[in-house]
Amino acid sequence: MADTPLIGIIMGSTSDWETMRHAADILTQLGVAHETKVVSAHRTPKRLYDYATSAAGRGLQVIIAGAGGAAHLPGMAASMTHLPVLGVPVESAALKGMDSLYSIVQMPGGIPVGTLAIGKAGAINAGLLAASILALGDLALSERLQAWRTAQTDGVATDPA
Ligand SMILES: Nc1c(C(=O)O)ncn1[C@@H]1O[C@H](COP(=O)(O)O)[C@@H](O)[C@H]1O
Repeated sequence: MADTPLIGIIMGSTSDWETMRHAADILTQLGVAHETKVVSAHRTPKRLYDYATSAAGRGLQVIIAGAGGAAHLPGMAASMTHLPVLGVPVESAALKGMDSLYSIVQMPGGIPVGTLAIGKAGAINAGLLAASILALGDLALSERLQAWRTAQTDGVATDPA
């Protein structure tokens, strides 16, 4: 996307992309400039430090962070930026994402991470929530978001089959 990114989507591994692409898809649908990066608190700590400490200065307004297993990425990102951080627990093979969820949601008071549902639904909702945060100060985006929600409502069938 050519515009300066307003939302950063980071994830612990390329293996998380299958989940996190749904956040990116939503933002693309809503016309919100965003970037996607692989950043790991465990495997690339300096990359995370550089990313989180430079995020606000680069113009990002919200960070979406997805990780699985011992998912320290969202919390560590939140510890190094005042931007809102939305955490997506990626579904792990061993524990079905319960490990990811507990790792992300139980932050100590003072460093919030807005934690979404495990997996695809969480990624979709992270994208929508990030857009709605931006829409507080962007009327055109607010109207696109409301249109998206109306279209979703209109697309719900009345009959099950
Ligand atoms: N939870 C984290 C962090 C982190 O929190 O920094 N870095 C990688 N990971 C996670 O490890 C899982 C397996 O990664 P691989 O598939 O690369 O082995 C991924 O879900 C990733 O988010």
